[in-house]
Amino acid sequence: SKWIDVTVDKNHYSLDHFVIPKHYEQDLSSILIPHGVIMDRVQKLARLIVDQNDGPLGGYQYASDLVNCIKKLTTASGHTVPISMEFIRVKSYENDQSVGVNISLTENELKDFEGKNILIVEDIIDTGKTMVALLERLQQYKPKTTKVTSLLVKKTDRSNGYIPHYVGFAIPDAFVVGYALDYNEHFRDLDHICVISNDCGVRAG
Ligand SMILES: Oc1ncnc2c1N=NC2
Ligand SMILES: [Mg+2]
Repeated sequence: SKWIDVTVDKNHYSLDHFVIPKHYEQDLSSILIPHGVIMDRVQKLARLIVDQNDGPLGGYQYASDLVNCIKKLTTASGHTVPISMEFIRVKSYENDQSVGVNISLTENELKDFEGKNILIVEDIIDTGKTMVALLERLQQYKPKTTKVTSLLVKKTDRSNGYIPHYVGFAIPDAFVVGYALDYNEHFRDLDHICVISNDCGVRAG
């Protein structure tokens, strides 16, 4: 299938089997996806993206690892893929009429998307609400193509059903941290994607 399906019972590794920063040991219950597996999957996603896009191509850990892989690859016709990156912050807001997004780009930067091939790189898709609102907003600027890749997609009934073009792993509806996924800015320096332990006071999902 198009992504690696991860379930807690099938895919969790004991914390004893990998290196975990000491200061996080009490906060984690298991490792869901070890860093090495993430990196190998990112390499495959880069290969798929390069094979399926001929033009130039934007979560910072996944984004930077993905771009580093893409830079090493050439297309079937032997060309490298020129890439310019914009790190954007997107906040979705909801009022009674619609869901909108605030994008941390100026109008001029957005106008620059016209005629371009856009690749949106996300670390995790949860409800899909923000991504759908962002895609609608970006259409106003007439990009040539808009594709989305997300390292993780959560299997949750809160989802609006949105599925990106390139997905790394489909994960259970649990709160995960690591590989730049944070909980209140913690865990950004954790390489593996882990399930947070219950006594860490996080509501699941
Ligand atoms: O599991 C998660 N972990 C970190 N950040 C987010 C998550 N789901 N939506 C945002
Ligand atoms: Mg994100």
